[in-house]
Amino acid sequence: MGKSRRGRRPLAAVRLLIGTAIRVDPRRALLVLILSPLLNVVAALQAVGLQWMVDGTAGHDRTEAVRGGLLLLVVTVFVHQAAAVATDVRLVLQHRIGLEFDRRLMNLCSTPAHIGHYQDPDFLDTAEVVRQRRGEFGTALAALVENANLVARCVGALVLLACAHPLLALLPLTIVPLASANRRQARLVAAAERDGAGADRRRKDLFDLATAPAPAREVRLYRLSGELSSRHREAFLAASGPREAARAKGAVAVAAGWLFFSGALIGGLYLISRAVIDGTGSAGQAVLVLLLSTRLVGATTGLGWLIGWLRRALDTVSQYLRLVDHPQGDVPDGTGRPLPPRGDLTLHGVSFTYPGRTRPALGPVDLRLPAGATVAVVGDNGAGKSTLVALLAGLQPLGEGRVTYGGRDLAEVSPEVWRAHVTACFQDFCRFELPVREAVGLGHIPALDDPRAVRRALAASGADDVVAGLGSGLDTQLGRTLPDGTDLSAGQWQKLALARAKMRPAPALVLLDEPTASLDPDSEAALLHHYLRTDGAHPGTITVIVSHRFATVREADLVVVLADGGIVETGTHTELLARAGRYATMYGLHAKAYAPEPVAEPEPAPAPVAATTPAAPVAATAPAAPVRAASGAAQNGRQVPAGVHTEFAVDAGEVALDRTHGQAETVGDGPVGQAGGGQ
Ligand SMILES: Nc1ncnc2c1ncn2[C@@H]1O[C@H](COP(=O)(O)OP(=O)(O)OP(=O)(O)O)[C@@H](O)[C@H]1O
Repeated sequence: MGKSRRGRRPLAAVRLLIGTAIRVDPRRALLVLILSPLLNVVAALQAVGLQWMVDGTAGHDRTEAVRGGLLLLVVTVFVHQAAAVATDVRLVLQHRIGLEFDRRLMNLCSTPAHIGHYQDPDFLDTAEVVRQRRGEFGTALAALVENANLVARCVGALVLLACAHPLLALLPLTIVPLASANRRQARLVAAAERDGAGADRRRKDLFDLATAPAPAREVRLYRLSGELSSRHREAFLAASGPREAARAKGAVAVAAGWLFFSGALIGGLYLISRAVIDGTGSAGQAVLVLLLSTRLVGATTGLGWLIGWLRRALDTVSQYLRLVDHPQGDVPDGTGRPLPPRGDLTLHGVSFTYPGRTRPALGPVDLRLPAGATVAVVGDNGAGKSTLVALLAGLQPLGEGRVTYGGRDLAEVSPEVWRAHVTACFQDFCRFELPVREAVGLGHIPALDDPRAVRRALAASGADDVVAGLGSGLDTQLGRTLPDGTDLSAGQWQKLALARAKMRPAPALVLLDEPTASLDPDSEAALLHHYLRTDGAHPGTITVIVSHRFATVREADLVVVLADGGIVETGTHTELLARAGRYATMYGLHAKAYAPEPVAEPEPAPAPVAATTPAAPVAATAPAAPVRAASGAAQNGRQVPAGVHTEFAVDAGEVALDRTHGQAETVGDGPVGQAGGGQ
């Protein structure tokens, strides 16, 4: 990811940082970038003022002494005041830069046409580093300025020391080995941090698991607290061990750098002392050298930290540039002919392989979803259903093949343009912690503030009962983490997600991935009624439902059966049952699970002691009938006990018929179990 940038990355980071500062606040940026280093050059004049004062005093030259005193005073006051202003200005600028990078990061993650980058571990690791360090973008400018100040201080000292003694001009240069040792150490640490990003991500996930409300129940139930703690510690050590080792590895060179600089400093002081003793130098010069040397030592003491800070800041910006460089693939620009108002959606030899995988998760598949059809997609876990949904939504780039809508190749249409015609309720839908109206209205931003549109969507998805139970109706704030927030049940959240998917008017494609997973049977039935059957307003809309619940599936116009990423069967529910293939097997197993328990024949009622009319023969010859008549529902002439999902109680019988090729003439209570048993 972005390896070509590696060589010029620090420079690119500096350019980006300065460019961003100038873009967000040009006046402040120029003030900070120019004023601060300038002040550090000017500050060196304090030493000159002191030199004049000392020489004036020693030589009984009042004018020189006063001149020196005035210079010292003016420079000191100016430098202090201007430095305070520069710091205030810089703080404001830092905030603005931080905000700007936040905005760019949000865009970078949320605006790419596809979501493939979230499956790339390299992207995820880099994004994690950037997320963790995102507060450093603003202070990166401060790091840059402080390092520039250091250079300015050294340049000022170099000029003045050269005036005192030519050889002393070399003194500031003796910092160079120390600076480069510090730089190397910071580079080693940054590399170790990058290598440990995966472990850091794991540590953060484990921390979230132990502290977030959602996993709290399982954490307690399975007594995971200790396990999570020890894994958290392991992840910490895995990340911090190499970091510490890198720091230690760089420390030897840093110590050698210090030794060299200290030796040079002592040599410099010896030179000027000898000049004073020889009478070739003045006492004022000795004071000047002493003062500048002290400053250099002060600057050098913070050198490691300053360079480390700059290095890290630039590395953070470079990581951001790696994210920017992450390949997005070729995406059409969205210009060209508009999409037809309705049409078939057709997959031609489409396949998709996740990054790092060798086998395609889907395909190659050929499939035609007719305009206006309701299509159910079924298959075992991992069969490729959600992958198909993501491809249909244009969220993943196709590996191979093409998808056409109304004959138009979607490769010529930007994913954003296509997605404007798509609406969806995903398996892992969002729980937007917002007022209900917005949590639903987000499904179609132009209607966000239109309560009528929101109410229509709620009614159309059978979710109006959720709002009816909330104190402030549409204005109810959702979210358990907010002080005035109301939490919902999983099913209620799902209903709102379904309502959100109803906001967009006249979509070309509706994608529902496990839309009823959290719903009770009544709500599921209502959803089907509202969502599928009353969709007449948009006759061209294709609705794709991924579901493991066959009561949902059987309603579809077309059923697509996926297995191991391939389509193994397509047809209507009835056709597929008749084919007695994979679908019929799955359906039969499902029906068996929902089948009513065989009803035990009741014991003949003991004859009442006082009875004069014998009732026993009726009970003995037809024991079950009265029980079912009282508690069950009649369907197709068959009796189903109350509380049993009638669809499956009946259809298990259908399967029994299909699988035995009509041999079973009657499908009463017994064959339901037999149908499953025959699979
Ligand atoms: N982000 C990913 N990276 C790598 N492989 C993935 C990723 N997501 C899914 N897969 C793999 O792709 C295959 C299809 O997954 P998919 O989620 O489409 O299945 P599914 O039919 O929707 O399953 P389920 O019924 O469990 O939701 C699986 O083998 C899965 O392991």
